Amino acid sequence: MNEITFFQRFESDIVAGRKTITLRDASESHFTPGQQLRVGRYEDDVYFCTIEVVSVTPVALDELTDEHARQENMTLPQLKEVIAEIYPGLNELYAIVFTLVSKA
Ligand SMILES: CC(=O)Nc1cc[nH]c(=O)n1
Repeated sequence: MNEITFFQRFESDIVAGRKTITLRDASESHFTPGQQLRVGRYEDDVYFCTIEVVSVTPVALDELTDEHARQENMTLPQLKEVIAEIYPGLNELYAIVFTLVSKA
């Protein structure tokens, strides 16, 4: 069973190591550093890799920086647009930094 999902459009960046962070709402803030997570695609829940959580840090939408965007393999305006689409109206986010452990 997968423990976290990502939209399919992010899969190639994650398995290539270009995306090393995910911004989530409070419902996914319970992960802990060192925890290894099976990762599936949101659309079909097909497993595609395992990641290890490095850190989970609260961050407000208006505190996001170019460094967060770099870790998402996006520009800061792109990142803010993506987050506003996924979590409309939400300001309180959690930055989950991760490393790639293995691919499917
Ligand atoms: C499925 C899902 O919520 N995926 C997300 C959400 C925020 N960031 C991200 O990389 N992926």
